[in-house]
Amino acid sequence: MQHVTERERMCPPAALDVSGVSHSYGQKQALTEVSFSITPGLFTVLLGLNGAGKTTLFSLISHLYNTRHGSIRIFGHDISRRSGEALRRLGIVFQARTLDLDLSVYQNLSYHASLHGIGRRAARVRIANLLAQVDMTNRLNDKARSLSGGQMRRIEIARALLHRPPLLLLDEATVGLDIQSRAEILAIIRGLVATDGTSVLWATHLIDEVEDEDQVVVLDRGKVVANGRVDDVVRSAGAISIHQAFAALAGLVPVQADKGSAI
Ligand SMILES: Nc1ncnc2c1ncn2[C@@H]1O[C@H](COP(=O)(O)OP(=O)(O)OP(=O)(O)O)[C@@H](O)[C@H]1O
Repeated sequence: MQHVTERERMCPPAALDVSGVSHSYGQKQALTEVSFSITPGLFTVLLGLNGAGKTTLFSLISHLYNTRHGSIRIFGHDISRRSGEALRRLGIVFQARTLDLDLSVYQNLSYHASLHGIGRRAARVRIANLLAQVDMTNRLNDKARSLSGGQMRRIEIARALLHRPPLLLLDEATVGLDIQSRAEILAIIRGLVATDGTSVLWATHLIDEVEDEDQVVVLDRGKVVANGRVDDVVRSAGAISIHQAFAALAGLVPVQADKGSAI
């Protein structure tokens, strides 16, 4: 059982705390002193254009890369010093597709469950529940290869939730999907926040995926240029909408809001 200190009871840790994180690839500085934190149980959008540093940040949070500069904590557990405790609380859906195409949906999920030490019977129940949650029950025995892009994403989301992580990260989860699949995936994830209290960090460059009540962290060329509730970010940028605020923060000419979609 997890020991909870008096201090933690009084002041629960952030779901994710990123503090002073920098990262470079040789001479290329990808992230510079990135700091922000995510309040448990909220939907937070990490908004940034291509190349802003979203995937690099996700690679550091998931401990794919070592954090050499700064610190990252997941529910108070430092990813470098207590990586097991930290990663147990993290589910992640990467931008690149990661299902084994030659395995069935069930095989993809049960293999991942065993990596997390979930027994076969418990895994079977959990897989059935999660497939119902992402509306994919009828594809249990189908090869991953036979699924559409949106259906593969649903399976990747189910897989990321198998070990019941309280924090879920998704990197450009709707890229390449049609408008209906995008909306459905977003609705599934927003539903997790509303019903299960899951904390979500949703990385995207698509401004129309942001809703008024969301928290937003705007990343531009490796730096956090805005962070807070949507209305606070809009106000502090001197803008009238999040479209306009993002365009100003990223140094772009805004697109017309009624044309929707990406900047
Ligand atoms: N392996 C690498 N080697 C060198 N530079 C890299 C590498 N990976 C990323 N970069 C650079 O680091 C910066 C941040 O890239 P990153 O992929 O993190 O951004 P992103 O916001 O995820 O963009 P996208 O949405 O296009 O994936 C970019 O300038 C990119 O060219």
